[in-house]
Amino acid sequence: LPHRLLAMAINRFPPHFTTADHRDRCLEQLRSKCAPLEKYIYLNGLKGRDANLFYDLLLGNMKEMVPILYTPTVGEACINYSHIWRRPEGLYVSIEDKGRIRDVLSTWSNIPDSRIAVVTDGSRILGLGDLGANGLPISIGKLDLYIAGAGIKPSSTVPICLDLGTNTQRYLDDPLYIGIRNRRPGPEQMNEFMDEFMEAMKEVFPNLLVQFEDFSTDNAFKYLDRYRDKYRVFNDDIQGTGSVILSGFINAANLSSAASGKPLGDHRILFFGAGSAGIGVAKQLLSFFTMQGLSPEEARSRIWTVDSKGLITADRKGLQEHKKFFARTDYEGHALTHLVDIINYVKPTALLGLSTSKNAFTEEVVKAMANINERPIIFPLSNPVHLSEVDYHNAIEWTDGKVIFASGSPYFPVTHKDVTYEPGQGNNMYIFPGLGLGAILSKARHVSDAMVEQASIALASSLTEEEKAAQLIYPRLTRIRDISAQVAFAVIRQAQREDLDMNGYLRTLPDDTLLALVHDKMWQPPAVPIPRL
Ligand SMILES: NC(=O)C1=CN([C@@H]2O[C@H](COP(=O)(O)OP(=O)(O)OC[C@H]3O[C@@H](n4cnc5c(N)ncnc54)[C@H](O)[C@@H]3O)[C@@H](O)[C@H]2O)C=CC1
Ligand SMILES: CC(=O)C(=O)O
Ligand SMILES: [Mg+2]
Repeated sequence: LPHRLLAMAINRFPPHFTTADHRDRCLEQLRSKCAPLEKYIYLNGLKGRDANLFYDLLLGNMKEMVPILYTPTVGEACINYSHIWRRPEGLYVSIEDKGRIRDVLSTWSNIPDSRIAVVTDGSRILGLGDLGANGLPISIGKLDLYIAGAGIKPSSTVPICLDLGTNTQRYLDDPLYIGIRNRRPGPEQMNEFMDEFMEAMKEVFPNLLVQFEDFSTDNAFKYLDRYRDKYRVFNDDIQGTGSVILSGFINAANLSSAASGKPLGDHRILFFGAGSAGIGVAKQLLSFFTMQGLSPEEARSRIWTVDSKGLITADRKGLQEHKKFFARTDYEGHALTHLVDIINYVKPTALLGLSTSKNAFTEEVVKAMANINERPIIFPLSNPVHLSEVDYHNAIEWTDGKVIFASGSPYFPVTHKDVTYEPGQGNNMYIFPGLGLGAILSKARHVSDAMVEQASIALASSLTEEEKAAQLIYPRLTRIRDISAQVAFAVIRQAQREDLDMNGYLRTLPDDTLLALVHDKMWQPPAVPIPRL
């Protein structure tokens, strides 16, 4: 029974109670709270009391509620989770469960219904570092977007936090910390744990798609490689982010080239930050250049990467494995460490930040980009918003409104010299709900690179005429279900082309019928009648 009806058995509803009034009442209560974290706690409580009403409100108020349930506020919720914790939600699997992980997973309440798990080990939550067992809200937030954005049934979602310990001393010292009080294990012990976990997941949840989220960079690459051909799994930070930024970049490059008259194949991209997200996006952007007819080697030559030590060159000693692919072999001279010097050397058309380095795109940096480009592409993609490489109003002011902008976390529109500019949000939330839905409906055995790429192209093509006229590079969030349906459709067709699908029925459907079916499959919060005794 819904909570509301259970409560009825003891306490009667007031004489004048309507669902419509109650929706307004909940919005009023939400809006009466000033601090974003208080709003998060309120919404979390509402979800516990009446999940259908919670999702109904979310669907009707995406622009207002997504920044609370997801970035930036979910970051604050994670940091403080041990202190704001109210009730069990999601599934913790701890290193102490090693040897009996199957039994732990079997305690989940909705096994036959389960379709999508978001799994984090809490080791790199957004740009906030190792939050240990406090990382669970990121899995919950991502799954709320699956539910609202792609119409996955709430009972089909499984939020998981792997508690392997934490290296963050303040949590180990915190008496209220909800995780185990160990430092993280070495690679061998973690591999054994992950192998047992993934095998147990397949046994207990045979129909599940696993989304890896916010693993620290080395482990993000390692476990994607280790499991992608064995299980139905993808990594959101590497593949989801790559896909969403390819999409935004396609639209941004078209706007920029229209202003400069330069061919699309002439773009040059500078990545500031070379972790799982930076390198994941850089690899995905190779296909932007190959789509323009460049060879894979020419495509690679259009991308430069920078980390905390400066421009990444192949001659640097002790270079981490994931940085080698884009390390430059054509730079000779002293190490370039200053971003403005790097910009003046590379002459990029686009500067993408995935560095967690707040305000790294200073006025000097932004103006250097504006000096060499009619319309510079600047994407500060680090989350949450307080780690953004540049704030929107500064990017607009310093480029006199010329910038083509997308950020990882949301910004409000900005008015400059009487013109109002709308920012884009380059966040994987535009991709993973539709990618997951497509993989689930097609019963894809694996999530292939081509499925990820098709998701990206579908998103890039989803702009309406009105959105194009407003020079947006991502569609408006209020259309997320429509967009997720288009993304899912493209993913299903690609799974079929690669013979990865196990749902042969979808192959028989013409395009418009398949798209309609995807829409039909989306869950809607049911209206629960108010009992009158
Ligand atoms: N917009 C989106 O959809 C997504 C955004 N992100 C964000 O990307 C950021 C990075 O994530 P990861 O790659 O996983 O982290 P990471 O910690 O593995 O990588 C950070 C990179 O930035 C570099 N860096 C750090 N400080 C720097 C500085 N001062 N100057 C130059 N480089 C510096 C580091 O050397 C490293 O290469 C996070 O804030 C995360 O929230 C991640 C996934 C999706
Ligand atoms: C958006 C996201 O996945 C991140 O910042 O890690
Ligand atoms: Mg992430």
